[in-house]
Amino acid sequence: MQLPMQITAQCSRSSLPIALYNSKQVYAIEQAWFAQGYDSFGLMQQAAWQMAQRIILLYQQVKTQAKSKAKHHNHKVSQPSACVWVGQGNNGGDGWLIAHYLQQAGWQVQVITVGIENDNQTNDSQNSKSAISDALKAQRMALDMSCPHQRFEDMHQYQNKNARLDIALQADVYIDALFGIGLDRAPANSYKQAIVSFNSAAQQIGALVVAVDIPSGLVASTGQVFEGLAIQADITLCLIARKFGLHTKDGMGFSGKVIDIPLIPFASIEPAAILLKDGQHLTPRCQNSYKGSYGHVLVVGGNRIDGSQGMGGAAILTSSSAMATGAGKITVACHQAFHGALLSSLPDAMTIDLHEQESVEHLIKSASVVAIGMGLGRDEKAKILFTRYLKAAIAHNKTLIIDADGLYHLAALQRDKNELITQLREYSKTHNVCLTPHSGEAAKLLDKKISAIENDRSSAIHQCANIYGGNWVLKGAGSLILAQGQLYVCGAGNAGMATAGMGDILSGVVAGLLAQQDLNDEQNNLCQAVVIHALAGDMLVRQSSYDATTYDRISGNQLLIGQRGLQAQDMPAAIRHIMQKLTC
Ligand SMILES: NC(=O)C1=CN([C@@H]2O[C@H](COP(=O)(O)OP(=O)(O)OC[C@H]3O[C@@H](n4cnc5c(N)ncnc54)[C@H](OP(=O)(O)O)[C@@H]3O)[C@@H](O)[C@H]2O)[C@H](O)CC1
Ligand SMILES: [K+]
Repeated sequence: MQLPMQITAQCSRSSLPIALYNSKQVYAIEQAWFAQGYDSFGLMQQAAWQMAQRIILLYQQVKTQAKSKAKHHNHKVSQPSACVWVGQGNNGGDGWLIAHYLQQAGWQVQVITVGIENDNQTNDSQNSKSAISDALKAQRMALDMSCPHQRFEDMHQYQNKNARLDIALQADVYIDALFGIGLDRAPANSYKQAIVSFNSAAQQIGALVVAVDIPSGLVASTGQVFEGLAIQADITLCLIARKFGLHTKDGMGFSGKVIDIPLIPFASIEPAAILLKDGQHLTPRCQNSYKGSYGHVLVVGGNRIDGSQGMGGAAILTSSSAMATGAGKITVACHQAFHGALLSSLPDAMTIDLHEQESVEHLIKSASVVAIGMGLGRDEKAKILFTRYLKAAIAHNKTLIIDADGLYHLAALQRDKNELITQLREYSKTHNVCLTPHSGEAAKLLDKKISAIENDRSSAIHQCANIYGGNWVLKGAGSLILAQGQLYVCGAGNAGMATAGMGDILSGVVAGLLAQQDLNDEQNNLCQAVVIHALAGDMLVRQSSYDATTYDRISGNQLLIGQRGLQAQDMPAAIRHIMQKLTC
């Protein structure tokens, strides 16, 4: 459903970082609260009451917008209606109470239960389980007020998966209270079918979909969705603390707009991660400065393996974005075959033959930042170059960015138990080393399957840092950044950026930013680089508060760029724009 502006505005980007928590931490926050003598059912009532009030308000906003769009107003005041789907846990308990409070507020409600026995059996079998006793209390409270309900398992739709929607499921608002933070595996049995039916029914009737705490099917601690199956929410009312899983991997695709319902104060629990949504302000340049004031980036990549077309584009993209970020000087050590192409697309760059090993080593000595690996190649010759240049960068105390084929060689060195990995790990304790894999590269670095990385990205990035040292970006939806031991999630970026060359652009932004020593530590770090890159991508598809008009490079005509067809080569102009906006 298209949400009205009032709703999107109240959820819009705030520049303050937001702390993110996993399920274990949220349970610990709850337990600490109960240990102070507060009642758990009391908390559930607070949660449900606040959510019911919020749902009433949100529905009014949606309705007001729909009315203002309609040509002929229908002045008939109808009772709003909600269809609340509840599971057997405490998330379901929240759902029962929301239904109860909405009913008390004059709404027409209907509860669909999933995985819950009929009333008598529920009482008998669930009385003994203390973990769900709040849910049972909530259910009783709603049933005592004759809240209409039916079992999903008894519905015609469940028995005949292809049957059309039962008209009884018509409602203005669909509320998802099937699973909360307790989901840790693929939804089983009737839950699976219930999620499918919920989504198709809500979409068919155009209901506003509100998820309680987290869309059911999404794992709060990882952002994982099993078999692509989760509630597709318009709005998620996030209880107590913001969940990590709402912002990485599948989280953003299923959660819609996230609204916090904080409920209880807490301070002493370290968050799992920090959500970054905006860049840090950049200090304007000093008038009396020259190119040497802003660093010298050496890009080592863009090789041509015998018999292939080569990978010159990677080095060109990295150097273009390093330049757009504001590095004072760029030299590209790439295969000679690409020097012409590089100079015609980036005349500001200097070039050197990648295979002139002594000359490249000499340049490493004078550069301020070395970015290595983009299109470097994976053959034996490339491995020799990588090892030699990495050693030189370490010997000359350089800030290092390692990406793409460089990561491939690191993985191979680790497999061979090469001493260079230990050296790198030690070096990264005192120098800035940034490594920027996507899931496939992380899988190689950890010698695991890609699915194992994807199922728990937070643990994968920590493992990478443990083995290789350094600061890391695990690229993907909601990119993770691990810098100085703190985990961050990038809250900007979009699916249009899932195209070839975007990683090369990111490496260039990191290199270009870290080279600028006039900026302070808050301004030129890995997090800032990832956010600038993401904001530039958002700006191009008009998804950010940094929107700008984009023009065709050749004709100068105004362009409307969307996610589909966004290219890495569009990024440098947008990066320049973001750099300028952050400096204002
Ligand atoms: N007073 C409070 O404690 C408050 C709780 N709040 C809400 O509670 C949920 C967390 O509740 P919890 O009961 O811990 O978890 P869930 O409701 O998410 O669901 C757990 C039940 O679901 C079963 N389960 C888990 N995964 C599956 C699956 N894939 N298929 C089928 N069934 C599954 C699980 O069964 P087990 O077999 O694992 O025991 C549980 O029965 C939180 O999200 C809030 O909404 C509020 O914060 C207010 C205060
Ligand atoms: K839910």
